[in-house]
Formats: sequence, C-alpha cells, structure tokens
Amino acid sequence: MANDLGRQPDGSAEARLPATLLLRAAERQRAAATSTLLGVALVAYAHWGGPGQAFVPWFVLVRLAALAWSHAITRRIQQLHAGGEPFMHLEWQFILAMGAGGAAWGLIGWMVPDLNLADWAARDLFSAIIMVFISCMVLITLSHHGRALLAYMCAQWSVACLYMVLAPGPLAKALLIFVGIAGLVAVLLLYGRLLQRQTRQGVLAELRNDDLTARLQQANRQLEQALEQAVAAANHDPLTGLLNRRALATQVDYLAAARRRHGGACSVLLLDIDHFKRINDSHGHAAGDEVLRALAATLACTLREVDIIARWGGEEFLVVMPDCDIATALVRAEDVRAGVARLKVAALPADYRLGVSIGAADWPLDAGFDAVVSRADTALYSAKEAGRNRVEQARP
Ligand SMILES: Nc1nc2c(ncn2[C@@H]2O[C@H](COP(=O)(O)OP(=O)(O)OP(=O)(O)O)[C@@H](O)[C@H]2O)c(=O)[nH]1
Repeated sequence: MANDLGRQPDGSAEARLPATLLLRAAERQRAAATSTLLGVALVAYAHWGGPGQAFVPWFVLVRLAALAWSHAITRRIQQLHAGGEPFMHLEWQFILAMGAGGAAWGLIGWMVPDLNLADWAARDLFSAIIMVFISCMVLITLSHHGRALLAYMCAQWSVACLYMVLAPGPLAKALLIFVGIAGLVAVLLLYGRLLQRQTRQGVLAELRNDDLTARLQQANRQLEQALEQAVAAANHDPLTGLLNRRALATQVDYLAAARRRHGGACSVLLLDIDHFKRINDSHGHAAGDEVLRALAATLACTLREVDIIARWGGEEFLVVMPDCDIATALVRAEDVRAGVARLKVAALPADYRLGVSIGAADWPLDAGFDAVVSRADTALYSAKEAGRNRVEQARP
C-alpha cells in the first residue's frame, strides 16, 4: 500500500499528501458501502407502517442514488490511482458525493414527523440513534478528508433539521431542537477536525518514511554497484578485461584445492607477443594496446569457459586449463597461435602478421604452481630462441 502511493507524480511527501488523503478516504468510503446498505434497509423497515411511511420510498431511492454516485467516484479514483494516473480533479466530485450521501441520510428526519419527544416511538428513537451513530462512523471513515467530512455533516444535519423548522408547531420548540442539534454537530466537527489533523500527520509521517526507505534502498543499490565495480577493478586488468595476477592466484588456489580432492589433469600456457616492443616503437603505444586487446579476445573465444585466462605482465598472458592433459593443451595452444597469426589489427598495416610464442607445461598433482609456471617460462624462452611464433612443450 505504502509503496503504491509512491506512484504519485511529484516526489516530495508534502506534495503527495493531498492525493494520498483523498485516496485513503475513497478507499474507506467504498469499504463502508455495505454498512450503508444495511442501515438503509433497517431504517426503511423501522418506518414502514409508521406516520412517515409515505416518505420511506423516497428516502431509499435518494440514499441509494447517492450511494451509487459516491461508489462510482471512489471506484474511479482507485482505478486512476492503480493506473498511475492523476485523480485530484475528482476531489470536488468526491466532496459533493459525500454531501449528497449526508443529505440523503438527513431525510430520516422527514420520516420522524412527530416532534413531541414524549410520544416518540421506538422507531423514531432508533432513527435518531442511527443518525448520531452514522455521524460518528463518518468521523472515522472521512477522517482523511476534512472538507468531505464537513460537507457530509452539514448536509446530513441541515436536511434533518429543515423538516423540524418547517414543521407545523411552536417555532421556539423547533429552534430549541435545532440549537441542540447544531451543538451536537459542532462537537462532532471539532472532534473530526482533531482526528483529521492526527490522521494527516500520521499519513505524512508514513509518506516521509516511504521516501526515506526509497532513498536508503537507492543508496544501497548504488553502494552495491560501487562495490561490484571495485571488486571487478581489483580483479581485472583494465586494458584487456582479463583477470589480473592477484585474481589468478585466488582462482589457482581454489583449483589446486579441488584437484587435491578430486585429482584430474591440468595444463598451463604462458604466452608472449613477438616483437611487441617493435610494434610500440613503430606504430605507437595505442597500437600496442590494441594488439593486447585483440590477443585477449582471441584467447577468450578460442579457449573454454573453464580455462582461467590472465594477463601475467606487460605483453605476457597465462592460461590455466583444468581437466586438460598436455596433448590437448598443445593443440589448443596451436589454435591460439594460428588465431593470432590471422588477426587483423586496424592500427597496424594490413599485411602485418602478428606472432605469439607459447610455452606449455603440464601441472602434475604433486607440483607447486610456481614450479609449473617456471617450466612453462623456460619452454616459452625456447620458443623465442627457436625463432618465435611457435609452441614449445616444457620438459618434465
Ligand atoms: N602498448 C603497451 N605496451 C606495453 C604494455 N605493457 C608493456 N608494454 C611494452 O611491451 C614491450 C615488451 O618488450 P620486450 O620485453 O622487449 O619484448 P618484445 O619486444 O616482445 O620481444 P620478444 O618478446 O623477444 O619478442 C615493452 O616495450 C613495454 O613497454 C602495455 O600495457 N601497453
């Protein structure tokens, strides 16, 4: 419920308050419709056969018409709210419908034609009590909307008193009743004002609370995003997007622990772009960067998802291949080498052929990671020595 109210167009709690109060008042009015029907039936039944019987059908008709009108407006308000559309233009119709409802209840007074209190029948007393009871109920159901409450009270008691003033009989007595009722209405309105002020403050606090919660949730989301970005930045090489050495070390630790438990083959590739310094020197640092990114992309699309690919240093890359024996690793390394040889880098001349030297080593279960990397490094050195752009297998 509270979150729905956030759909009001203007952001601040104060700006959303009038619409929220109208909506709450409309919701309560709709909920009270059943009791209205029951009240009308009881009053009509009580007066049927009494001196005001002729007026009963009019009372029922007018009261039901007012009920239908207020029902249509409250329903429309709720529909517009549910659709996220503004509904404040219906406020005056709501106030008038409430006034009409009050006036219709006031017609009870016209069914109590005998103003002689000594002769009051049980039904007259019942109706008088019903009218006071309804006023008290309306204090609660319309406590969100002061003007609608005022319209209701004034309409109900004015219509009820009108007959008494107009009725034949001593004016002084009618005025006495009128003053008595006016006093009662004044007390009810005073109490209603108090209730409305409290309700208003309560709803405003609720809206401010919603705002605060929404702001906190937003701040939380921003913090989460910032944390994700910070973690990503701490684990990845900003140029290529590959894992950095720190993140690689963490993943290798997990892998080593899993292999100690479940076993399985594993291989390591160490790659170094050939004559990279020359690319930088002849075509600029930006061209070198583009080559690094292109190599990273080639690695990512040639190797498997489970392979751990990291930027090891300047122009060196390291790949750890779980569940992969050295024979398969050599085939994959050759795929990478061939892929790099086919690469076209926009920053380099069209006929420029990139080369990459690769040292491949198996990782026995009883060997440490540093030792494997060292063997792959030696194999890489051999590949460079043997003329570059080739794959060399490390000695056991
Ligand atoms: N553009 C660019 N260059 C880098 C980056 N990191 C390191 N380098 C350069 O990479 C070059 C590495 O050169 P060398 O280690 O001499 O190796 P090489 O020229 O590739 O020669 P061989 O490995 O023997 O084929 C150096 O010039 C570094 O400045 C980077 O992030 N971007």
